[in-house]
Amino acid sequence: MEFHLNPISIGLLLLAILTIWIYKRQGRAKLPPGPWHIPFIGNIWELAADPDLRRSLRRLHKQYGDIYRLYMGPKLAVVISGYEAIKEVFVKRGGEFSDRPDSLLSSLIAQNQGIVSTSGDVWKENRKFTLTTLRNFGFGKTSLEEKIHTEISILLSEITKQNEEPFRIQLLVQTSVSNVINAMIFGRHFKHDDPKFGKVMAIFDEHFENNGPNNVVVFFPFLRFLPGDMFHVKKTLRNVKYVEGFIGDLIDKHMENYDENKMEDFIDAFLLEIKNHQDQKDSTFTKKQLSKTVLDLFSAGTETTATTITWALLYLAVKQDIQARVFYEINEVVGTDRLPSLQDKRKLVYTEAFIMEILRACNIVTVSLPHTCSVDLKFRGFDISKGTILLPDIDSVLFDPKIWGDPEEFRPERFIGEDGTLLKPEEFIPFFTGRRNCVGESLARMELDLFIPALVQRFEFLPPEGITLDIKELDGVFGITHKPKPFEIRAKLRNK
Ligand code: HEM
Repeated sequence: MEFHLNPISIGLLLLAILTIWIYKRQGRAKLPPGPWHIPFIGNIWELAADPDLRRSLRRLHKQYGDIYRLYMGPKLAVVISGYEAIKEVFVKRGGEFSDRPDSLLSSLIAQNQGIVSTSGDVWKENRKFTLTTLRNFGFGKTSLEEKIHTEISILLSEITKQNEEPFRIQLLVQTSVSNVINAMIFGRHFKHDDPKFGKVMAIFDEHFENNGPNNVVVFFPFLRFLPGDMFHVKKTLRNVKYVEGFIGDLIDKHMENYDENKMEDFIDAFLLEIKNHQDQKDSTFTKKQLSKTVLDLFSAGTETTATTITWALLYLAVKQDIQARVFYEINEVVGTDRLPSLQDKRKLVYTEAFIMEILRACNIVTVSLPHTCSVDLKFRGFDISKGTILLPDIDSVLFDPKIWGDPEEFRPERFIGEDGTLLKPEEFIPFFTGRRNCVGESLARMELDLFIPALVQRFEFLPPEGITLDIKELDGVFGITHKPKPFEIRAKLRNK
């Protein structure tokens, strides 16, 4: 048989050599256990085949234990499950496991800028600056309460306009929640009917839905060159361009009106930092970094908390007994003449327990954002080579029967101790843990503690007449966040 050296045979030969090299390399390394995989295809079907990501994770965890490997296309990923393993890797050895892996979307969208997708000094410097600056503008402080109350009042009147008819509450909540972080970054509020802002909100929705850990294009970047846009990459890039244009206009306006003696928001503070570092050749404080950081805060600060509140309203509409108990407590502690405040939080034990149970049961970040290590490491006797993708399985902690007893049950009481006070189990990690934990946790908690009681105080949430809302049926959009499918509810004014 003649063997011609054409591009196809050269390609096949290289593929064979690479396969043998990979297997030999793996033969020497002690990898965690995991399912059988096809070279270059990997175990892609293990996470992508089932629309319910949790089911796949639970099956694999049961079969392979707390640490197992999966090949995401040609890339090796190690899933870390269970509280003890997560604590060991991301808290005790957080210094070694806090980088972000390279991925198609992070290189196309973030371009090694911002907070969410960066590693090393760029990430450290930017995260520290962001946390300090946002704290100065009210993060986690009661001074922010007033701004949140303003947004809540607008949301309450927008809901009242629905005249107790069935409506989709998601967009209204998203706009109001977004306006809280907008006040801190842009120093301004956007109207509910602002078309440009509405488009940004729709883009966030689409982006968070399309780009979760089970989007196969992340592992097979060449797929984006296929005709059409099956994997939404072109759409994602168009969307990012639109949002960056929106942010860019706002940054330009800040630059036009810049006054060093009047630091009013995050953009002003970042512009000052750019000025202070202008003589430093390799400074990470650049206009591009500002734009990407704002994109991270604006998108993460909108979508996550809005999704959590949307889940809460769905559960309240379905579980009327729980809603009645939450309302009873709010009525007892706050009454109806003023909005619930952070001062009330201590006394609103059942309401707080309800919010914690929403964060646990709805677990909007099923698998935390991927981490990696920048050098070869060993963990529990396994070799974790530089660049391996580490996937923290938050679901395995928030649904661990050894911790919660009956994790499948929606039961706010699990967070209330025998003495009637709120319990704060260390395994409660919806915002993750360690050095890379959520930057916005204190803001998100303030928003949940103020928005949810205010909504229940004013309205009784009900399913549309003649319709049964089924949580199991509505559960199941797994992207970057875990969302309910679109649904309608009615909001009935309590005191007319
Ligand atoms: C209920 C609401 C929220 C939940 C459940 C949540 C959850 C999370 C989780 C699980 C991570 C990944 C941590 C990791 O990489 O290991 C994260 C990261 C992050 N979150 Fe949140 N988040 C919420 C709200 C917010 C808000 C309001 C902001 C806005 C400031 C925000 C900004 C960020 C940022 C910037 C990161 C990246 C941190 C880093 O890479 O260093 N999040 N969040």
